[in-house]
Amino acid sequence: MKRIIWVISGLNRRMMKLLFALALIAYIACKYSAVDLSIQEHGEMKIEQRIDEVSLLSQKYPPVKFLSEKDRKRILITGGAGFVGSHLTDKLMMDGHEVTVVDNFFTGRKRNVEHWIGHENFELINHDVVEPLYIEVDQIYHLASPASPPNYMYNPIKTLKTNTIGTLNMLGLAKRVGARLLLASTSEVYGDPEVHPQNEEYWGHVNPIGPRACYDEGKRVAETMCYAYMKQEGVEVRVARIFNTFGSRMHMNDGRVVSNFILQALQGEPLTVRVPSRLFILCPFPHLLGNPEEHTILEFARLIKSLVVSRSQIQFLPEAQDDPQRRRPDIRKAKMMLGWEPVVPLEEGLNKTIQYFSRELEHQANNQYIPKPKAARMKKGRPRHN
Ligand SMILES: O=c1ccn([C@@H]2O[C@H](COP(=O)(O)OP(=O)(O)O[C@H]3OC[C@@H](O)[C@H](O)[C@H]3O)[C@@H](O)[C@H]2O)c(=O)[nH]1
Repeated sequence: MKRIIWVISGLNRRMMKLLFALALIAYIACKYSAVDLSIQEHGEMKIEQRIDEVSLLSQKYPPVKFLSEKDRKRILITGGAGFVGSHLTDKLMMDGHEVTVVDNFFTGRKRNVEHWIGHENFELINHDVVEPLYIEVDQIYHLASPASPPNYMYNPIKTLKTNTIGTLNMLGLAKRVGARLLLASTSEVYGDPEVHPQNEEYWGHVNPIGPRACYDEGKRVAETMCYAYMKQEGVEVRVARIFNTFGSRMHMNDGRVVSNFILQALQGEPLTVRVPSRLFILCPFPHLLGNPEEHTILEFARLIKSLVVSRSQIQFLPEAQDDPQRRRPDIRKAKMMLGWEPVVPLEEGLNKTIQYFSRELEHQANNQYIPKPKAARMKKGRPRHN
């Protein structure tokens, strides 16, 4: 009997152990399936949340016109995240086109086009035009290149490559897909002009080995390439020579005269005046584009100082090498053939730019964003021309 009791209690002990083990397994299984479930639920919630966010965001896009399939163009803007390029992006997006922005973000910034990110007509590609690009488009606006003297002189070889190889790549693309290409050229193709004002027929006066040559000659070759592709390959091209430009989305450290003066005036630093004359325009487009109103740099410094109501002093600096003495576009042809002329009065343009820079400084003070141009990669203390 004792033996039987022992066997039963032995069995019971084993059974107990077995039951305990099963209970433990069941508990763990339950727990994990609960965890799985909560991960799944959480995931679903996240997706829903994201859809909500996206639909919320989509209400925030600037209004876009509806274009029929026939009228809607697929447009590539190289340098589309830059100061001029991002305004062009806005215009073409709002007109209802499909816009692909290509930028290597050397001087361009994502934040200039961030209000379009996620829109079905918009695409942003981090790409350097020095490398070939294979996409299907109807039109190309080729703006990619650093444009301010300190930026393009920072890495002259890279500036040359961008304007020569980059332009060749874009013309090759235009030829392959049958797209029309507009080149954003510059008043700098005139160098230090001997003709004043400058018109489309003037060939310029450029020092081919001076510090500005990488940009001036780079753009001159780019123009030559455009017309060679037009004559030899039948590519439809347009060239716009843009004069000194300013406006919102210009980089605070751009280094051009207007951004320098506004920043200096806002920060109470001396306004650094270097040469006697020059003129300006706010956000332009085709042909010889600039404001035919001419002002000396000193007049400009005084005007900005008064608009900012700044106590900054004016400081005279020695002239920079090969700095063009005078520039003024003769816009008669642009007006006649394109109906184009500047529409934003100088003071209004300056006031808008001052407001933009004031906001940028506030952002900087709040540490929300520290604006600095992204430097090219350095190799032994020197910029690399990758
Ligand atoms: O702090 C400064 C900066 C510039 N300047 C002077 O202001 C004049 C304008 O110089 P910017 O640096 O603004 O630029 P530039 O006019 O030489 O070239 C610009 O205009 C034509 C565009 O197509 C080019 O992309 C752009 O480089 C120059 O004479 C320059 O010496 C100053 O007096 N003080």
